[in-house]
Amino acid sequence: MSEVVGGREVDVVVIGAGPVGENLADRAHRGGLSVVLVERELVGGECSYWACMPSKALLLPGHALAAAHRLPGAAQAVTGGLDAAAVLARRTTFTHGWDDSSQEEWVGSAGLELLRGTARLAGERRVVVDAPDGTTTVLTARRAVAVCTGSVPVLPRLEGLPETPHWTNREATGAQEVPGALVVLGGGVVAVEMAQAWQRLGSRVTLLARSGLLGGAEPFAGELVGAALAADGVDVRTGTSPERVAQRGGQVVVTLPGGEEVVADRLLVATGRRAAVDTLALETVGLPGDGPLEVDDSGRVLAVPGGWLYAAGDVTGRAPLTHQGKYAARAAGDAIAARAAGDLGDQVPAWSRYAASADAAAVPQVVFTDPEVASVGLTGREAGERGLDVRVVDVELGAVAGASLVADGYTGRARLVVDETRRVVVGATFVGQGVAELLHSATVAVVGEVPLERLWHAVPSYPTLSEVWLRLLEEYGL
Ligand SMILES: Cc1cc2nc3c(=O)[nH]c(=O)nc-3n(C[C@H](O)[C@H](O)[C@H](O)COP(=O)(O)OP(=O)(O)OC[C@H]3O[C@@H](n4cnc5c(N)ncnc54)[C@H](O)[C@@H]3O)c2cc1C
Ligand SMILES: NC(=O)c1ccc[n+]([C@@H]2O[C@H](COP(=O)([O-])OP(=O)(O)OC[C@H]3O[C@@H](n4cnc5c(N)ncnc54)[C@H](O)[C@@H]3O)[C@@H](O)[C@H]2O)c1
Repeated sequence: MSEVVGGREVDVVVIGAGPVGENLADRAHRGGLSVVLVERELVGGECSYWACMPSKALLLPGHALAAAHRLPGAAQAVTGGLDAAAVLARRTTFTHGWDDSSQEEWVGSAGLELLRGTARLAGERRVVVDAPDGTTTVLTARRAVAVCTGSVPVLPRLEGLPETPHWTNREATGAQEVPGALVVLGGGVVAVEMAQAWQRLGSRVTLLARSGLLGGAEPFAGELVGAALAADGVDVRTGTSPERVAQRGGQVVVTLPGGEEVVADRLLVATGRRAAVDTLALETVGLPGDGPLEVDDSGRVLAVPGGWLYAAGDVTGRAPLTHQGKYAARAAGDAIAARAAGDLGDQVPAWSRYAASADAAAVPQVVFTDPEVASVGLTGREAGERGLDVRVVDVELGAVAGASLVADGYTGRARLVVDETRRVVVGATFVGQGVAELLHSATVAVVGEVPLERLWHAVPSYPTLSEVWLRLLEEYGL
């Protein structure tokens, strides 16, 4: 590649206008810096158009219907099934019809300059942007370049897959009609959420997971979600890896070990994601081309000298969730501005506004299946692996008065992971209907390192689901 010289100067160049890039750019600008934000597709990123928002829009009507069926009195009033066309239409309103003009307006109103095109690095502080109209812009960043390019799906090595039409998260969240039959490959978050969404919308779904479901979570989470999927009618096959896939007469044929064939209209491949770095020309700044970009807690890319290259969000591989990426973006944007003003040195104090310290201790996540899985911090196994003196406390959620009011036959479980040496909560998992909104209480307890004896005085209201906190602390022995 020929050497790129010169270029228009700006304080900060942010590559990628997903939720993370937008937040980082905004914070740096609020700190007094001029910012150019570069985007090659839609401003708002994967989350707004093909991930968080449309997937939840597809799931929640089914959950509302199931919740009504669990509530005698309301159940009798519900006589029909989901209106799939209405669900898909509402999903499309959440993606603004895959039109980013409202987000573009926000970028302008926030005082940021938007440059449409594909950005690549061209040596220290230099970014080249190739626009769709064939023009090229060269930018030189006085203070920092921040890479916020997100992630792309990983496709497994599977015979026949490259030649067989398949969905990734984009088609799974953007489809305009309900497939008659759908095979989902994978057992992670995308797989379980999309399997349930499409089954409840009328598809016959088969889920093929090579091990269990939701591998990173407490084991009971995957077990309860698997049971719920099966109760919905999903054919859940764990411990199964297909031998090959093929297209036959407009359908997809998945061949399992032993020769059994699963035939479907669509195949969704949901086998994980990797850092989106392919077009970034990372080698021009001395980095390997395959990512992820490893950063310190202020977002500085560790392997690049001079401290000018930052990264945040999925591309760093730290905590691939919108809220956690935005948190890292706030820290990095503030750190860039503070360093430009001479107010911050190389080291960032842990738990200061310039450090994404929670990434290592308290990442909250909700899996929006029915039942929901809401977790934060360490699982029991992870706490043990870190050498903590662990005690795990479990409670059945159905025994909590608030839960029994929400649904007849409420099924769910809660777990606290306690560090016995410090007598603080280092992890929590709730599985059940409506537990997502419980999660922030646990996040506050973990981040605040609230001693159990003090947590005892946080009295949950009666009769709410939050009373599970009281049951957990009683079970612990308080
Ligand atoms: C199906 C699904 C559901 C999900 N649901 C949730 C959820 O409910 N909650 C949650 O917290 N997380 C969820 N996630 C994860 C979430 O979508 C990501 O963590 C989040 O989008 C990461 O934000 P980001 O800004 O880092 O990356 P992205 O959102 O991927 O944005 C990156 C942007 O960079 C642009 N870009 C890339 N390369 C270049 C380049 N060279 N030049 C210019 N622009 C470039 C891309 O076009 C994109 O717009 C979900 C993910 C999936 C797949
Ligand atoms: N509600 C949410 O917060 C939410 C929703 C969806 C996605 N996300 C995030 O998006 C990211 C991507 O999700 P995902 O579900 O694609 O990834 P994941 O890492 O959660 O799950 C990947 C799954 O694919 C399986 N797998 C991997 N390679 C395979 C192979 N070769 N053959 C068969 N199976 C294979 C794994 O065993 C695992 O079950 C995750 O980090 C997730 O946290 C979050």
